[in-house]
Amino acid sequence: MRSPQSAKEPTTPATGAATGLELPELVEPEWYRYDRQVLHTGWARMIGQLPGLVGRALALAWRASPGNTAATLALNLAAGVFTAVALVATAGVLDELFAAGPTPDRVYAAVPALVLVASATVLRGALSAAAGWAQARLEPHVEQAAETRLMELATAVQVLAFDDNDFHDRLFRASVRGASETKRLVTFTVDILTGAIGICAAAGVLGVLHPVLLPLLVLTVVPEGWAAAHAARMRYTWLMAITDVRRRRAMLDDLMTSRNTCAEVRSYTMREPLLSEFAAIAGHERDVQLDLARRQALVRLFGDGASGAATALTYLVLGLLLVNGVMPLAVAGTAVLAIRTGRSELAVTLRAVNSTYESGLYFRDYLDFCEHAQRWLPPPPRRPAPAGFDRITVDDATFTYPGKDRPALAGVSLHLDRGETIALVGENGSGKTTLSKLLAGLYQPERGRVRWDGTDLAEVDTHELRRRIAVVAQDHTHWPLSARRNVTMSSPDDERRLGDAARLSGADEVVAELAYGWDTLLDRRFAAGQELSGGQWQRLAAARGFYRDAPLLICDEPTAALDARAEHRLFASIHEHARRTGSAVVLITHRLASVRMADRIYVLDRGRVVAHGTHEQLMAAGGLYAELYALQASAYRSVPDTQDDGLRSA
Ligand SMILES: Nc1ncnc2c1ncn2[C@@H]1O[C@H](COP(=O)(O)OP(=O)(O)OP(=O)(O)O)[C@@H](O)[C@H]1O
Repeated sequence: MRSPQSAKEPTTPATGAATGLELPELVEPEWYRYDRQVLHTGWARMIGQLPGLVGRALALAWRASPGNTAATLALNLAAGVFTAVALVATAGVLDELFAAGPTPDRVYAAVPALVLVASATVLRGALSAAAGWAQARLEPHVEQAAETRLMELATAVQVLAFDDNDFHDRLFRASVRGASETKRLVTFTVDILTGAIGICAAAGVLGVLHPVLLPLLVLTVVPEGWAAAHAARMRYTWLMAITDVRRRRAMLDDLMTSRNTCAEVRSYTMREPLLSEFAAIAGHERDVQLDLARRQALVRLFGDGASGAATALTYLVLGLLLVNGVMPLAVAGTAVLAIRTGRSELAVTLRAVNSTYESGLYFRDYLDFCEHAQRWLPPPPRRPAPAGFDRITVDDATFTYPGKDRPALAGVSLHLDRGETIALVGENGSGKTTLSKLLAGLYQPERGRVRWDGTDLAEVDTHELRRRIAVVAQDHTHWPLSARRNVTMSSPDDERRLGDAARLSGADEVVAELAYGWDTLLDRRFAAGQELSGGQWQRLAAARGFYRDAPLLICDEPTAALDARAEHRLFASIHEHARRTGSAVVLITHRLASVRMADRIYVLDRGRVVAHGTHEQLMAAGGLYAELYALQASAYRSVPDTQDDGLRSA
């Protein structure tokens, strides 16, 4: 188990000894990197990076909500000014109270200054409350702006970006904490600014009262600030050490409470070992927390002691100044107030600096992702997408996935005419799905071209193009939407088309069984939601393809989960759909009996088209296709042969 090292931090308990559930070392999560960085970064470096971070956070806040940003800053500034006014007025009150003369006269003389103190205090309170309100209004704006930007980019980048590990990693980091940290960063930034205004107010007042008081303020706050920061860092280290234990516990939680595992937990009597393991880990976490509480108490004791000693020293110096007549009593009284104000503002500021630095690391991830994602955006289109085609041509296309040495497709050429059905066949990993994604405009070949008549798809508006292509994907999505929306998707509702698509795909039988028909929500997380079987989902996915009514329909393994009757019906429907609508169909399947009807069959092997022709031509040629077909056919023939033998012997 890895965790940020400190000599006394707790380790993960030796798990699995009694239960046999030996959980190996966990993969180090991304955020550990930053947590460790925070722990080992000195104050000087943190403060050095502050201006840049504060500037970027304020720029983001300004873009998200200029009104609330301006209000937050202005109201905090005004509250700081009234803090200074109250302090100066207090000096006036004390001045009058400690002046010579009868007590009633001195009190009367102090009244105007007292009124000023009271007014400044009320105003400062009101302004602080208003500033808090403006800040509370600003935070959701910032959070929304950051998250919306992230989603906009994640949905706009090319599909290929999701095959790139580096992009994935950046997106993960930005979405897990990056976007949410922006709100916290803005809050901490405002805390720093507010604290700085408070410190300036206290320091200004002290400077005016007596020049020796400024160093006294520093003397008072430095030990306390150091102690506060040290205590916070200790807490942080210990929380990090517990994090690993918590992750293990969360894994066990999930195993014991998830719907996916509930059957096997019972079938394989895993309850006892899981509970024992849970008890061991939870017990360790409890002990660590108790130890943390004890150490925190010690640190606080030390912090409070250091603060008390520093304050005592300050008062001693103040006393000496008084005794020696260097400072009048009234000034000393005000100085005590100003020192207290300055000290609490400084403690807040130090904590905010620490938190700003930490949030800033995640915020930088967010900014990095936003910048990096720009490289994955599709290039601006040079022409509109064609409405249809007479012929689709793939010319010598080569395509390599990011990070791969070998191309998934190498020099592939084919053509497909309007109203035709072609089939792509080949063994696992031969490149069929990749080729279908090139045809769907989801990937661009790195060499070669895909054209609709004379138009190169690399130049067209891909968003527009995709409206003209229907894809029944191998790994189709189970959308947490109604059955209707699972078929119509982003197209407008059309009952006639929905009925046709459902009939062709067999989805009509699925919907007939649903409690609310087409309006049934297909996700058990909703109160009235229902779940479908794999084959039922596949029928809906096929209906989705038919409903789109596009000139090109791509079906990638559309029957893998279907029963024999539904499979037969779907293949017949695909041909009927092509005949009726004039759409071109690209069919990918391992069920070779179903591709006999195709106008042309392309056989792929390791990213190359090794043969093409009709079923009869390919069988006559005797290559890979004939071999695979014969293998499948023999599997079907063996049963009747045996039965025949049995009948014969009887
Ligand atoms: N997202 C990806 N990133 C990297 N390599 C990939 C990715 N998807 C597929 N590949 C690789 O590209 C090659 C072609 O894969 P593809 O999915 O196109 O094959 P296929 O013929 O559709 O296979 P199957 O019949 O198993 O569905 C394989 O070597 C595969 O490992």
